[in-house]
Amino acid sequence: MLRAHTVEQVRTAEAALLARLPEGALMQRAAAGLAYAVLDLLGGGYGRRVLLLVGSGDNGGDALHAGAVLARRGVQVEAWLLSSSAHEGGVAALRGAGGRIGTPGPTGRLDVVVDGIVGIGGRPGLRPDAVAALAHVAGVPVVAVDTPSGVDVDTGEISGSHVTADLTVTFGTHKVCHLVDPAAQACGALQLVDIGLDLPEAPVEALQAADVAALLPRPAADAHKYTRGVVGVRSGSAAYPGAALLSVAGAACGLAGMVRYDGDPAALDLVRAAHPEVVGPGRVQAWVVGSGSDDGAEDALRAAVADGVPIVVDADALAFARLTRGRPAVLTPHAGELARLLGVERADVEARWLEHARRAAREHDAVVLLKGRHTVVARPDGRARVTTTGTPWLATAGAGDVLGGLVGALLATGLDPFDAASVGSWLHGAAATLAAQDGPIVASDVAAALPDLLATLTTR
Ligand SMILES: NC(=O)C1=CN([C@@H]2O[C@H](COP(=O)(O)OP(=O)(O)OC[C@H]3O[C@@H](n4cnc5c(N)ncnc54)[C@H](O)[C@@H]3O)[C@@H](O)[C@H]2O)[C@@H](O)CC1
Ligand SMILES: [K+]
Repeated sequence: MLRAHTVEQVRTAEAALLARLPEGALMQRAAAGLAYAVLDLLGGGYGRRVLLLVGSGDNGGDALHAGAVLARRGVQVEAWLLSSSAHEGGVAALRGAGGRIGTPGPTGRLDVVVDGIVGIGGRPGLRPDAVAALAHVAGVPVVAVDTPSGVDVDTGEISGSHVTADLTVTFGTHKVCHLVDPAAQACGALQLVDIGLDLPEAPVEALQAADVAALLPRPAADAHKYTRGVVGVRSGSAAYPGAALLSVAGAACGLAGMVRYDGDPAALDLVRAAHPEVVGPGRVQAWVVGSGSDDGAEDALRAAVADGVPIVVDADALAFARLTRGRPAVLTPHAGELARLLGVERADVEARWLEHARRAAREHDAVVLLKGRHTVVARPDGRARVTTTGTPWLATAGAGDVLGGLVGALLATGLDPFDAASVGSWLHGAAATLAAQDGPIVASDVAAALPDLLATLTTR
């Protein structure tokens, strides 16, 4: 599991560790990890040229101490001190190792810029001197120290100018901005350096393949189709039969023991032609409702609620999400649908994904899966998981229908709504990547890739 903690949690853990370690030891650990990450990126030390952008705090101190390590490996290191003060020990260490302090201006060839302007102590946005310095080094690969300077570390919001990194080397644990968009997009690749922090439960996590494999339901030796769980699909309509097909394609990924379709008769014929194993109405352990339901969404949701089983509330059914309040449910809006649900602008949701997903989960007393590049799954108590699998090719019509069906299948097998939503979202992104192989895909390709993906995970 990849875990992300708040600045306050990191500060508390850091204070406890600082009290036990000799002065400067923690920064030395961070700086050494940073320096080796930069050396890896450079592919060596001797003759390479690295520029450090240094702010007034310990983030700049990390950069300076790492610069000293690099200079001792033969790297030509220059530092631009962007504030009136800079970490004294770091400046002395860099000078002592043969690095130099320079003045912002045009540069010759540079291999890497190290962003040590601000880290977890920074306020969002960059000062004009930092913006001007960055303009001098445009196009050079950037390694951010702990966080790309300028982003809001605890929310992932971007409200002013900021650094866009190719690699972010962070310490002790991930921070929220590493996972949550739009800041996550400014981080580039992520590398975590263990500095020995002892941290509490993380408020934000990202499942990894091993976590998904551990959570995936597997049939018991004596399983039959009913014990494995039955998922029911109430989506599609005469006007939108394709939604029924795609929801069923997601639901029929093989995780649940059986899929029932209970919707428009015209759509049922199509569903049966494409999925002969799908059966008609009857008892289920979870419902998927709303995609392409047209004006039947409210009745379909009421009927599902009356069954008392967990429900995936998608698309047209989201307008009636109040009906599932306090029941086991996963709401699956995209940003526009979440904006309507909360009565805010879509741009507000896209500026602060985590805040809005959490608010919707709290207000609707349900798990909310907010679909985006980095999907956020939030529980009513605020705990959240971010999905980091996927490909831009997944932004295609009908992909959400497949996801709804898949999450429904996971609910039917008995996973709780938070696990079902986050595992389903992870699988959906990974299946898309598998199907796309860097080329275009359609939604049914994602569903078709699920069995192969599941096979690699269940045999781990
Ligand atoms: N907390 C930890 O566990 C550890 C922290 N370390 C480093 O220490 C950093 C935190 O250091 P600090 O608390 O000194 O804070 P920072 O270095 O992140 O920034 C605070 C300083 O920047 C100034 N500042 C704030 N916003 C600014 C802005 N937008 N533009 C320019 N200047 C701004 C403040 O006046 C303050 O002097 C971490 O990000 C990490 O790099 C590591 O050395 C090791 C361990
Ligand atoms: K930084």
